[in-house]
Amino acid sequence: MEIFNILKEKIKEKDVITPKEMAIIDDNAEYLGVQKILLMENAGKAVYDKIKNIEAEEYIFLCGTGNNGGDGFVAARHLGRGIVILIGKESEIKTYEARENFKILKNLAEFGNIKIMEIRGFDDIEDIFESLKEKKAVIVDAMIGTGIKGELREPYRTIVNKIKELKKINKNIFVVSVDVETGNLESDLTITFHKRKTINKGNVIVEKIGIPKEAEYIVGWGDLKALKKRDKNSHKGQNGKVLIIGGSKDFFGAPILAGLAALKVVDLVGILSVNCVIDKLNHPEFIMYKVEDNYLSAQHVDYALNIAKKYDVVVLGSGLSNNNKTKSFVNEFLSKYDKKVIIDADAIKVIDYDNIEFSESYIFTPHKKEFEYMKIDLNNIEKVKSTIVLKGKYDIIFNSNNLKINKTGNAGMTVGGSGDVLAGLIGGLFATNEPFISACCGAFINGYAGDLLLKEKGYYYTALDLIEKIPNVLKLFE
Ligand SMILES: NC(=O)C1=CN([C@@H]2O[C@H](COP(=O)(O)OP(=O)(O)OC[C@H]3O[C@@H](n4cnc5c(N)ncnc54)[C@H](O)[C@@H]3O)[C@@H](O)[C@H]2O)[C@@H](O)CC1
Ligand SMILES: [K+]
Repeated sequence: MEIFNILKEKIKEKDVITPKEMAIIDDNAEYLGVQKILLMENAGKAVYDKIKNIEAEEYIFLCGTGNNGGDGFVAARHLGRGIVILIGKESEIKTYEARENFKILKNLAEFGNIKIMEIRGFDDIEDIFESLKEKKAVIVDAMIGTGIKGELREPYRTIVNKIKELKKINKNIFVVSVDVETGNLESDLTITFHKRKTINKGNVIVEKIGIPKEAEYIVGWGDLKALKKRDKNSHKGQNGKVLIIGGSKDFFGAPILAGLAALKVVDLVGILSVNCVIDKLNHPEFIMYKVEDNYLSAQHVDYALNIAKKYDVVVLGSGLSNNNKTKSFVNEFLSKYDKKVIIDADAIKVIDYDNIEFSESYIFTPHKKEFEYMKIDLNNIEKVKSTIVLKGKYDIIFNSNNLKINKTGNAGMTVGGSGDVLAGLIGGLFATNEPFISACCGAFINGYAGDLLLKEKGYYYTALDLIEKIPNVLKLFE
């Protein structure tokens, strides 16, 4: 924790975050035990606290089927009056929290102060908009929040345009957006939660809703959910290609473990290694590339570069050995290769750190001892664009702009090969994702696999067991 605390001082906290970052924080607050329904209550109450002071003849809550809509339901309940318009059907409400809050509204609606409508399109509310032309009204935009994906679809697009038209005709319409403005709606006020979002514009206030600061730092299932999803129509190779470069006369199992781990998340894995490794390999899943030597060395760099260009990511280091030959291989390879690389194990030890640039395309996976080789000056962290996974009881994942801590894993993970599994797994994720999230998720999944095994087998599990558990973890948080 000491390094984590130092880094916390050095790495600037973000004041404004992307919707995607916020969605991760929300989910990780839940991972820490803060229930979403509680956050929704606080969010809806924060909206109510602002609208209750706006005098109006009518309050309209336009609610989507996600949690943004849920915030709208809560705000309407606190206000105790108004028309709640669900864009869609009750059965289409996506989450438990929003559904529960909708049910409460239905119970209240029987008393007559709150009116509920489920609509298909703008036609269903045309007469309401007609009547609003003459009224002093508040429109609460709880249509879409941080869950927005792509261009705004119908009927949202039409509804947003109609609100804009209405505002032009009637200056007594006050639009309050919940969390973010839906589409290109120009709201009079946006009440955003926890932190300002990059897509917020206009008059924005930030309200705290009980998300602890720690949710910004912990790696949790929020990170996993934010990984790129496999496209169901994708072709072979589109879900990533990883090349493992490692192995030597001394260690032949390491690159295989890395390769097997990567194979759980990508389409293709190649292994480039020396003859004593490749000749022993009996894995039909791998594409193999052999050099006739005991160790990789500078003379193999051109061959490696030629192969690496067919892949998305190189995982460099597993079982490589630490000697002058591998040193020349690693340094020359890195000086000539500018795509994504996971740098692990012996590769970390042999790098000439006086001549390396910590570029964004590298992810280093050192344990404490290997980290010392890297000679990183924590006071000069802004130069470190590479992502570093400092493995330990708690893994610390950081680069110049980001910092997180992962707490999954247990003492059983000291078993030989678990580091190779992690490097391969991160390599696999990195093929189709950004470096920081790949590193965070790799550490989380690997540790979580270990935690599942601890329950099943105690500490008596192996690196191969870890690999077999990777799909279970991924499936759990799909
Ligand atoms: N996740 C949490 O822990 C919390 C979330 N909160 C609220 O929940 C929001 C995020 O909720 P969700 O993740 O459920 O997502 P949203 O409610 O923001 O949006 C998801 C809905 O919008 C639809 N949608 C997405 N993109 C669309 C497009 N381009 N055109 C048309 N429809 C589109 C989806 O089909 C889905 O029904 C936040 O902005 C915030 O308001 C709050 O309740 C506080 C707690
Ligand atoms: K909104």
